[in-house]
Amino acid sequence: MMPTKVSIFEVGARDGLQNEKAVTTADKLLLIDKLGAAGLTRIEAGSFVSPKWVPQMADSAEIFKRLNKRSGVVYSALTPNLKGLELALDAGADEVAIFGAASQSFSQRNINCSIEESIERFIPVMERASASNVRVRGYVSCVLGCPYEGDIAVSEVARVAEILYKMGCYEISLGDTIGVGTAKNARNMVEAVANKVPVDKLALHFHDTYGQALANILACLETGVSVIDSSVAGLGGCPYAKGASGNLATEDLVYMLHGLGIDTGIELQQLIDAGNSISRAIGRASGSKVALATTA
Ligand SMILES: CC(C)(COP(=O)([O-])OP(=O)([O-])OC[C@H]1O[C@@H](n2cnc3c(N)ncnc32)[C@H](O)[C@@H]1OP(=O)([O-])[O-])[C@@H](O)C(=O)NCCC(=O)NCCSC(=O)C[C@@](C)(O)CC(=O)[O-]
Repeated sequence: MMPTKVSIFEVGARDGLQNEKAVTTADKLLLIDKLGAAGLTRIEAGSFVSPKWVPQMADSAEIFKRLNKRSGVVYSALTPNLKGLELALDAGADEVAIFGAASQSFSQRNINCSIEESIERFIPVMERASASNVRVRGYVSCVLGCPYEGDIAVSEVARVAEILYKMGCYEISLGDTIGVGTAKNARNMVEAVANKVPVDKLALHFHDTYGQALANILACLETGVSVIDSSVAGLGGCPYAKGASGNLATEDLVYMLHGLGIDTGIELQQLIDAGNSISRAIGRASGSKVALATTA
């Protein structure tokens, strides 16, 4: 049954901007503020990863220290290891996320270790976050395909998702990192994972590289999932997945959900303004069809 309410987890300022060169800290802060003003209550604002690996996120501490914290909004950060977690806590992140993968090759290229080694690294992150009363989200990348290995077994996706959930992640976000999934296999994958992790603890994180993300989300909403990650203006991609385009644009997601009578708490026009403003700042057309249509 379709949910009546969907919680949108906005990843544009992190997943989106990690792939954009030369975005100023001021532009990032303005974007994050506009997203909060548009009604987003879950905003991923940066990541505490090696600046040698992802220089675009090197100003994350400054972002967290300077952002205009709105009441009722949770500002979160990616933290691949204990060092990242400590930096995130120090900068005042409300919530953090560990990120693993269902593909060994992607894990190696993205975080420089195997899936098993990543789980070992996550244990002290979970312990330290729990001691600080900070919630941890878990990502699984490559749930519908890997840029290096091709097809990924759904059993492997379910296995990694279950490990992260049992470690204490409050929610598991299932990433179609390269956007290759189609509606039927996306739904099958979510159903397989839901046998191991309660469906109300799952989120969808679908990149739109092949233009399938909205269709895939619609198919998966029928399984009962009610948390969706998206990126304003369709910003982004993953630096370790060549050719991956951005996540589904939040504007397009909100338009579809409102059309279905599903509540998001988001004011669409303000969201479009936020997306158009960052698109202007990075000198590109918005990746949202809804923004392009309404701004034409
Ligand atoms: C994970 C590491 C750090 C391992 O990298 P490593 O080289 O194996 O780590 P290390 O522990 O050997 O440390 C090497 C150097 O990095 C530093 N370092 C170590 N950790 C940190 C840290 N947390 N923050 C800042 N600096 C750090 C550390 O201090 C040291 O500095 P040096 O002594 O050489 O000057 C590295 O591989 C990395 O940063 N990878 C980047 C991963 C990334 O950000 N990928 C993009 C995000 S994931 C994604 O987009 C997918 C997702 C989530 O959206 C879902 C989907 O769509 O699928």
